[in-house]
Amino acid sequence: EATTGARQRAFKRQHGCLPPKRYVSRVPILGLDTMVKIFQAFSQHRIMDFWRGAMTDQHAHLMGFVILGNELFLTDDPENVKAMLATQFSTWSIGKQRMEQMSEFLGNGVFTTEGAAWKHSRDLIRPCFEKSQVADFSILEDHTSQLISRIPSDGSTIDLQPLFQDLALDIATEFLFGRSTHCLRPDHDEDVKKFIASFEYCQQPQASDKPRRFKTLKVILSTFLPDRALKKHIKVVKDFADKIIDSEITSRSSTSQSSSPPPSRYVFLDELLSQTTDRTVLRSELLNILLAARDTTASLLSNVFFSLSRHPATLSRLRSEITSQIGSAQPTYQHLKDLKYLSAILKESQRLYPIVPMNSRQALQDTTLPHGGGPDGQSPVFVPKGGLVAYHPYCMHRRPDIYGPDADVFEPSRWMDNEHDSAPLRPGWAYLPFSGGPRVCIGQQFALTEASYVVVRLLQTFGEVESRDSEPWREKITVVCTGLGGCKVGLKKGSAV
Ligand code: HEM
Repeated sequence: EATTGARQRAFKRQHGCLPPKRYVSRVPILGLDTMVKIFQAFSQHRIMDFWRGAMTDQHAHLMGFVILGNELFLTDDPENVKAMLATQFSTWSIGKQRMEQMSEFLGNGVFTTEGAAWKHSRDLIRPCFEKSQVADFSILEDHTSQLISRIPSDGSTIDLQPLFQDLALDIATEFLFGRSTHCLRPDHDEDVKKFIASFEYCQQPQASDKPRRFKTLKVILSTFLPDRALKKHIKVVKDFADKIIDSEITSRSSTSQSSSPPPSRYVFLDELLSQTTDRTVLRSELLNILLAARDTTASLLSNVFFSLSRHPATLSRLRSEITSQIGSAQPTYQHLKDLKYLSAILKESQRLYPIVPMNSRQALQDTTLPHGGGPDGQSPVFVPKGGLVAYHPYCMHRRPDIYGPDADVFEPSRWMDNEHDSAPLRPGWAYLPFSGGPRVCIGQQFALTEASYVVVRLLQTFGEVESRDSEPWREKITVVCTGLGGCKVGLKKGSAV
């Protein structure tokens, strides 16, 4: 019988694979110096540019990194990403590490499973995202007006980022569970506060934006040492979700006894309850979606206002679009669809600041990626079973050969027909804010509708949006990526619209 090595050599020959370019470590095989550089870049909030620099330095769109004897791959080649996410979907796992780490606090749900279990979850939640549900604007209106009441209108400085997080949580919980956390209300529950703190902790225990001594060392240690506080926080998260579920089960049974008509609005939890009353299943699906829904949409809004406050011409063109198409009316679904420039702004924000800037997949069997092998990078590359491939929307979205020499510049008009020098942008797999293939973000429409609605309402209310922060945008990576400095602005009431 052939040895693993002989089998792999034959496989490589058969598929015409050539070796990829490799990151050069001063300590080959172990790659300890590379590890330190990675941890340093991470704790200094510049890991994205570290990866990007590593690839551009070698003119590579796929690279091998050898760390502790294992080879990891890094790619910003759209064809490779398409292979993993779509054309060879069943060959790639979301990775043992993600499933283990995330399911510890989220349980098994759509985000943390694969294969048949994932398909079951995905089928279960799909109806929730149908267009008719997304277009229920009363929820958006209620919570957005609550948000507006929390923003000072005299131009004093406010960081919108935490408010957007509260908003996204309030909207997501109402949409998914039929009741809101109402954390934008000044008198909201202590339980809600505790839940939020614990939910945040569980997502990335080592993340902190406070300057700390020995930060790199602490990040390294926290990767290897057990975290006792984590257990406590997981319990807070689970108890909070169970409480909502239990009270929904109780109110459901009392509703059916009193034979009142079922609520007309689709509530995710109600729908789930008609299929299972297993608390663990209910809680897991609930938390999986909550994780996917909250910080993502909040980061998008925060990044959009960050950019709008620094690009007065963009802001003013957006205001004109809103004035001419909606005026001061409450936006409808059709209105939002017609706001082409707003849509270009949301796209451009996600191009430069993708909320999931890097992700990874793990090979379930010996396989290949189409590009990255050989000196010109045009040959396939061999990836052994268990091989980990990180793919980087952040780097793809800033490739000058795809987006032009101004790839680093915020320029929404590049997404408008007939406005940019080159042909209209159709980047395909080179633009991936919501991922692609069977696991494409199921909440994409929901997120874009919510974000558009909030932008319009805020600009209809506030005539002035001024940046109060001169720092450049820097990454803060938890499960998602958001701006480290938040979104500090001064807003003034008045109809500039
Ligand atoms: C701007 C906002 C959002 C962005 C950028 C975003 C991005 C993404 C990305 C990149 C993935 C793929 C992750 C992977 O495969 O590893 C994903 C998956 C997912 N998203 Fe979103 N998302 C956003 C908002 C939402 C919202 C609002 C919801 C729900 C209300 C949602 C629900 C989900 C779910 C359930 C998955 C898992 C899908 C699956 O694995 O089958 N997302 N999202």
